[in-house]
Amino acid sequence: MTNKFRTLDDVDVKGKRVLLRVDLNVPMENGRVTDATRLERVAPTITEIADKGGKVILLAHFGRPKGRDAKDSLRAVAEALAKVVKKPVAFAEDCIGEPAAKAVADLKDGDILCLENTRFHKEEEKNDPGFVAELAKLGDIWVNDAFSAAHRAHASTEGLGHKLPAYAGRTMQAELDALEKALGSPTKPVIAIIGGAKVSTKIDLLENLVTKVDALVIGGGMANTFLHAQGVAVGKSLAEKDLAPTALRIMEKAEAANCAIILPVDATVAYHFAANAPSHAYGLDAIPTDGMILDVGPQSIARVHAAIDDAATLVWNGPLGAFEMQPFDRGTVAAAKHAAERTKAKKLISIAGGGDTVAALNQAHVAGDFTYVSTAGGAFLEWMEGKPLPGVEVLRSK
Ligand SMILES: Nc1ncnc2c1ncn2[C@@H]1O[C@H](COP(=O)(O)OP(=O)(O)OP(=O)(O)O)[C@@H](O)[C@H]1O
Ligand SMILES: O=C(O)[C@H](O)COP(=O)(O)O
Repeated sequence: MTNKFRTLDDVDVKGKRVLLRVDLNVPMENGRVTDATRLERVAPTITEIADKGGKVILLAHFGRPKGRDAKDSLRAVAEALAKVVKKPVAFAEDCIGEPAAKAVADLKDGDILCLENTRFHKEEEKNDPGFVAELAKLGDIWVNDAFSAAHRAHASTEGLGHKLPAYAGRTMQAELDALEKALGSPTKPVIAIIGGAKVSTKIDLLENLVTKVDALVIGGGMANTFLHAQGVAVGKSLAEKDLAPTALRIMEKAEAANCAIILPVDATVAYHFAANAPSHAYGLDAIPTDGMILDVGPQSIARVHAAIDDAATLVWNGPLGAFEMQPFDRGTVAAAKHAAERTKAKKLISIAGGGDTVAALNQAHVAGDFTYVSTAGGAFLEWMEGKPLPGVEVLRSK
């Protein structure tokens, strides 16, 4: 896929109001950013535009808010971003209307402003033309540096590309170039590790993914859904039980495509969703009805290691357990360290991506040992499937 689109090399941003779409959807705990990878990755684009005299107006979503809860505000993230870019970052209480217009009007060349969470307006995810028009009033050009949200055809990730002159940011360019290089024609056997909690938005991707990889290791809440589909009593574990038919269909498709599905064979179960909650490893036939599977068990870890040993290329999105809470990080950390060792031994090309997946690799202190770490999760998987990403397609030279 040629990445022919306009970049910052094709525009003089001096004096221009630059609507810069970035992904600031970062892991947070008690109002603090716990992994700043996504901020660090977009910092060069922000700094470049500011240093060239552009007025940087940041657009971003955060979480999946139902209303305007303070926990979903970008204010704390903007403060963290200021530390990363080592420049002041102003903040506007809304991304459209008077608060945004006034904050933009106050900007001088080289200033940086972060607008409030675009998803506080339901029109964002609807890619509502009126909302796009309101956003477009605030800028002269649109730069998309949010590869990790490029699979979303939303107002700020795609709609603006039809209203304003559109350019790719440096992170967008780097992600596409790196993924093309590593996975354009991957060395086989290729295995994927898919975990995490976003079962409903990711499970459909697996249907295609199983036709692209030789083995699919499934962990996290995703695995609980597949285990339930196979009749395993998963107790109070995170699972999308209504997606059991989808899971069974994916397993059938995998068999037809000669893709081995590697599910957990044991589990670490706790009774409370909390760090250091008492836990125990159980076989799948003995999961306590009032227990929650929070990590894969020791036998499953060994199977993941074996799958990694059989692979030449690994792609990974989604942790194998609730890694933020020890000891439920064991499966994820063990797999990450094993993949890192194989990569350092030049026996594996390892690509990982996703907001929490990157955080997990950093928690295991191995992110730097992987061949490439993408900021994207869902977008990375959809890119892998060869699906056109709306936020990328809109950048292609018209
Ligand atoms: N067994 C489990 N039970 C409950 N939560 C789990 C379990 N396994 C993983 N998780 C949770 O999954 C979350 C991460 O899933 P997610 O799919 O968002 O990954 P990601 O890397 O952030 O991908 P993306 O960038 O696409 O969001 C973590 O918060 C982790 O606690
Ligand atoms: O974390 C991500 O994968 C991106 O920020 C997209 O978030 P979403 O899955 O809530 O659209």
